[in-house]
Amino acid sequence: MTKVKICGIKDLKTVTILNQTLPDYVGFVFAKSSRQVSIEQAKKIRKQLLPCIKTIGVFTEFKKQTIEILVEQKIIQGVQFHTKISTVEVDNLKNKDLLIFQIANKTTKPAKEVDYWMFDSKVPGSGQLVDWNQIDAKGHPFIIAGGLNANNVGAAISKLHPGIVDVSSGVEKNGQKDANEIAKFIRSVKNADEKNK
Ligand SMILES: O=C(O)c1ccccc1NCC(=O)[C@H](O)[C@H](O)COP(=O)(O)O
Repeated sequence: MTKVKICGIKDLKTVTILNQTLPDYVGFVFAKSSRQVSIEQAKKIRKQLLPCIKTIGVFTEFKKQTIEILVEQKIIQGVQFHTKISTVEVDNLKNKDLLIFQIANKTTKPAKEVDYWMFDSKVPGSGQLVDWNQIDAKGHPFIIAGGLNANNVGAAISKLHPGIVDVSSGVEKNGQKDANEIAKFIRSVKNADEKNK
Protein backbone atom coordinates (compact mmCIF):
# COMPACT_ATOMS: atom_id res chain seq x y z
CA MET A 1 0.00 0.00 0.00
CA THR A 2 1.24 3.48 -0.81
CA LYS A 3 2.04 5.46 2.31
CA VAL A 4 0.97 9.10 2.67
CA LYS A 5 2.83 12.06 4.13
CA ILE A 6 0.95 15.31 4.73
CA CYS A 7 3.56 18.03 5.16
CA GLY A 8 3.52 21.48 6.70
CA ILE A 9 1.16 20.91 9.62
CA LYS A 10 1.29 23.97 11.83
CA ASP A 11 -1.95 24.19 13.77
CA LEU A 12 -4.01 22.10 16.14
CA LYS A 13 -7.21 22.52 14.14
CA THR A 14 -5.85 20.18 11.42
CA VAL A 15 -5.32 17.37 13.95
CA THR A 16 -8.95 16.18 13.93
CA ILE A 17 -8.96 15.35 10.21
CA LEU A 18 -5.48 13.78 10.46
CA ASN A 19 -6.63 11.50 13.28
CA GLN A 20 -9.71 10.55 11.24
CA THR A 21 -7.96 9.92 7.91
CA LEU A 22 -4.70 8.52 9.33
CA PRO A 23 -1.88 9.50 6.98
CA ASP A 24 1.26 7.47 7.75
CA TYR A 25 3.39 10.59 8.24
CA VAL A 26 2.95 14.24 9.09
CA GLY A 27 5.69 16.76 8.36
CA PHE A 28 6.76 19.63 10.62
CA VAL A 29 8.76 22.22 8.68
CA PHE A 30 11.61 23.63 10.78
CA ALA A 31 13.12 25.42 7.76
CA LYS A 32 12.28 29.04 6.85
CA SER A 33 8.82 28.87 5.32
CA SER A 34 5.28 30.16 5.73
CA ARG A 35 4.72 26.70 7.23
CA GLN A 36 7.59 26.88 9.70
CA VAL A 37 6.80 25.72 13.23
CA SER A 38 8.65 26.17 16.50
CA ILE A 39 9.65 23.23 18.67
CA GLU A 40 6.86 24.17 21.10
CA GLN A 41 4.19 24.30 18.37
CA ALA A 42 5.30 20.92 17.02
CA LYS A 43 5.25 19.46 20.53
CA LYS A 44 1.63 20.54 21.08
CA ILE A 45 0.55 19.04 17.75
CA ARG A 46 2.48 15.77 18.34
CA LYS A 47 0.71 15.34 21.68
CA GLN A 48 -2.71 15.50 20.01
CA LEU A 49 -1.89 13.22 17.07
CA LEU A 50 -2.62 9.51 17.34
CA PRO A 51 0.58 7.53 18.04
CA CYS A 52 0.27 5.57 14.76
CA ILE A 53 0.95 8.78 12.78
CA LYS A 54 4.71 9.30 12.59
CA THR A 55 6.00 12.85 12.61
CA ILE A 56 8.89 13.95 10.42
CA GLY A 57 11.04 17.04 10.99
CA VAL A 58 11.79 18.82 7.70
CA PHE A 59 15.13 20.66 7.36
CA THR A 60 17.01 22.56 4.67
CA GLU A 61 20.22 22.41 6.75
CA PHE A 62 21.52 19.98 9.33
CA LYS A 63 20.40 21.33 12.75
CA LYS A 64 22.03 18.93 15.20
CA GLN A 65 20.85 20.61 18.41
CA THR A 66 17.27 21.07 17.23
CA ILE A 67 17.09 17.44 16.13
CA GLU A 68 18.44 16.28 19.50
CA ILE A 69 15.76 18.25 21.36
CA LEU A 70 13.02 16.98 19.04
CA VAL A 71 14.12 13.38 19.55
CA GLU A 72 14.62 13.65 23.33
CA GLN A 73 11.14 15.14 23.71
CA LYS A 74 9.66 12.51 21.34
CA ILE A 75 8.31 15.19 19.01
CA ILE A 76 9.59 13.51 15.83
CA GLN A 77 10.14 9.95 14.66
CA GLY A 78 11.90 10.86 11.44
CA VAL A 79 13.85 13.55 9.61
CA GLN A 80 13.68 14.87 6.06
CA PHE A 81 16.63 16.69 4.55
CA HIS A 82 16.54 18.98 1.55
CA THR A 83 20.34 19.08 1.67
CA LYS A 84 23.46 16.90 1.74
CA ILE A 85 24.25 15.00 4.93
CA SER A 86 27.44 13.14 5.83
CA THR A 87 27.69 9.40 6.43
CA VAL A 88 28.53 10.11 10.08
CA GLU A 89 25.34 12.17 10.44
CA VAL A 90 23.30 9.40 8.79
CA ASP A 91 24.79 6.83 11.22
CA ASN A 92 24.05 9.07 14.22
CA LEU A 93 20.45 9.55 13.12
CA LYS A 94 20.03 5.80 12.55
CA ASN A 95 21.37 5.16 16.04
CA LYS A 96 18.56 7.35 17.33
CA ASP A 97 16.09 5.07 15.49
CA LEU A 98 14.97 7.87 13.19
CA LEU A 99 13.52 7.34 9.75
CA ILE A 100 15.51 9.35 7.21
CA PHE A 101 14.15 10.90 4.01
CA GLN A 102 16.56 12.79 1.74
CA ILE A 103 16.05 14.86 -1.37
CA ALA A 104 17.35 13.41 -4.64
CA ASN A 105 18.15 15.95 -7.33
CA LYS A 106 20.97 17.14 -9.61
CA THR A 107 22.86 18.84 -6.77
CA THR A 108 22.11 16.41 -3.94
CA LYS A 109 22.92 12.77 -4.48
CA PRO A 110 21.15 11.07 -1.56
CA ALA A 111 22.93 8.57 0.67
CA LYS A 112 22.32 4.87 0.03
CA GLU A 113 21.74 4.36 3.77
CA VAL A 114 18.72 6.67 4.09
CA ASP A 115 15.27 5.07 4.18
CA TYR A 116 13.68 6.97 1.29
CA TRP A 117 14.96 9.16 -1.52
CA MET A 118 12.62 12.05 -2.15
CA PHE A 119 11.83 13.50 -5.58
CA ASP A 120 10.45 17.01 -5.15
CA SER A 121 10.24 20.27 -7.08
CA LYS A 122 13.10 22.82 -7.06
CA VAL A 123 11.14 24.94 -4.58
CA PRO A 124 9.76 22.59 -1.90
CA GLY A 125 6.22 23.32 -0.79
CA SER A 126 5.50 25.42 -3.89
CA GLY A 127 3.03 23.07 -5.56
CA GLN A 128 5.18 22.77 -8.69
CA LEU A 129 4.87 19.43 -10.43
CA VAL A 130 7.99 17.29 -10.87
CA ASP A 131 8.74 15.81 -14.31
CA TRP A 132 7.72 12.21 -13.61
CA ASN A 133 9.66 11.02 -16.69
CA GLN A 134 12.93 12.14 -15.08
CA ILE A 135 12.54 10.03 -11.93
CA ASP A 136 14.99 7.18 -11.50
CA ALA A 137 15.34 5.84 -7.96
CA LYS A 138 17.58 2.98 -9.13
CA GLY A 139 15.55 0.49 -7.09
CA HIS A 140 15.84 2.49 -3.85
CA PRO A 141 12.61 3.13 -1.87
CA PHE A 142 11.38 6.60 -2.83
CA ILE A 143 8.89 9.36 -2.20
CA ILE A 144 7.19 11.39 -4.89
CA ALA A 145 6.35 14.98 -3.93
CA GLY A 146 5.83 18.27 -5.72
CA GLY A 147 2.50 19.48 -7.01
CA LEU A 148 0.47 16.43 -6.03
CA ASN A 149 -3.23 16.73 -5.29
CA ALA A 150 -6.33 14.51 -5.13
CA ASN A 151 -6.73 14.70 -8.93
CA ASN A 152 -3.23 13.64 -9.99
CA VAL A 153 -1.93 11.44 -7.15
CA GLY A 154 -3.61 8.33 -8.58
CA ALA A 155 -1.78 8.79 -11.90
CA ALA A 156 1.53 9.29 -10.05
CA ILE A 157 1.01 6.05 -8.13
CA SER A 158 0.02 4.06 -11.23
CA LYS A 159 3.01 5.36 -13.24
CA LEU A 160 5.78 5.39 -10.61
CA HIS A 161 4.76 3.05 -7.76
CA PRO A 162 6.37 5.17 -5.02
CA GLY A 163 6.61 3.94 -1.44
CA ILE A 164 5.27 7.28 -0.17
CA VAL A 165 3.34 10.17 -1.73
CA ASP A 166 3.87 13.58 -0.14
CA VAL A 167 1.66 16.62 -0.35
CA SER A 168 1.50 20.08 1.14
CA SER A 169 -0.02 22.86 -0.99
CA GLY A 170 -2.28 20.39 -2.83
CA VAL A 171 -4.31 19.95 0.37
CA GLU A 172 -4.46 23.66 1.23
CA LYS A 173 -6.99 26.41 0.55
CA ASN A 174 -5.90 30.03 1.00
CA GLY A 175 -2.61 28.86 2.53
CA GLN A 176 -4.30 26.74 5.21
CA LYS A 177 -4.64 22.97 5.39
CA ASP A 178 -8.17 22.00 4.31
CA ALA A 179 -9.92 19.01 5.90
CA ASN A 180 -11.89 18.21 2.75
CA GLU A 181 -8.78 18.27 0.52
CA ILE A 182 -6.87 16.05 2.96
CA ALA A 183 -9.72 13.51 3.01
CA LYS A 184 -9.99 13.61 -0.82
CA PHE A 185 -6.23 13.12 -1.23
CA ILE A 186 -6.14 10.08 1.05
CA ARG A 187 -9.21 8.61 -0.68
CA SER A 188 -7.51 9.02 -4.07
CA VAL A 189 -4.42 7.17 -2.80
CA LYS A 190 -6.58 4.29 -1.51
CA ASN A 191 -8.54 4.14 -4.80
CA ALA A 192 -5.32 4.01 -6.82
CA ASP A 193 -3.97 1.20 -4.64
CA GLU A 194 -7.21 -0.76 -5.10
CA LYS A 195 -7.06 -0.25 -8.88
CA ASN A 196 -3.43 -1.35 -9.07
CA LYS A 197 -3.87 -4.51 -6.94
O1 LIG B 1 6.60 23.09 2.58
C1 LIG B 1 7.47 23.95 2.78
O2 LIG B 1 7.17 25.13 2.96
C2 LIG B 1 8.92 23.56 2.80
C3 LIG B 1 9.87 24.56 3.01
C4 LIG B 1 11.22 24.22 3.04
C5 LIG B 1 11.61 22.92 2.87
C6 LIG B 1 10.67 21.93 2.66
C7 LIG B 1 9.34 22.23 2.62
N1 LIG B 1 8.38 21.25 2.36
C8 LIG B 1 8.75 19.90 2.12
C9 LIG B 1 7.67 18.96 1.79
O3 LIG B 1 7.77 17.79 2.18
C10 LIG B 1 6.51 19.34 0.89
O4 LIG B 1 5.41 18.56 1.20
C11 LIG B 1 6.92 19.01 -0.56
O5 LIG B 1 7.87 19.95 -0.94
C12 LIG B 1 5.72 19.07 -1.53
O6 LIG B 1 5.11 20.32 -1.48
P1 LIG B 1 3.90 20.67 -2.48
O7 LIG B 1 4.44 20.73 -3.85
O8 LIG B 1 3.40 21.97 -1.98
O9 LIG B 1 2.89 19.58 -2.30
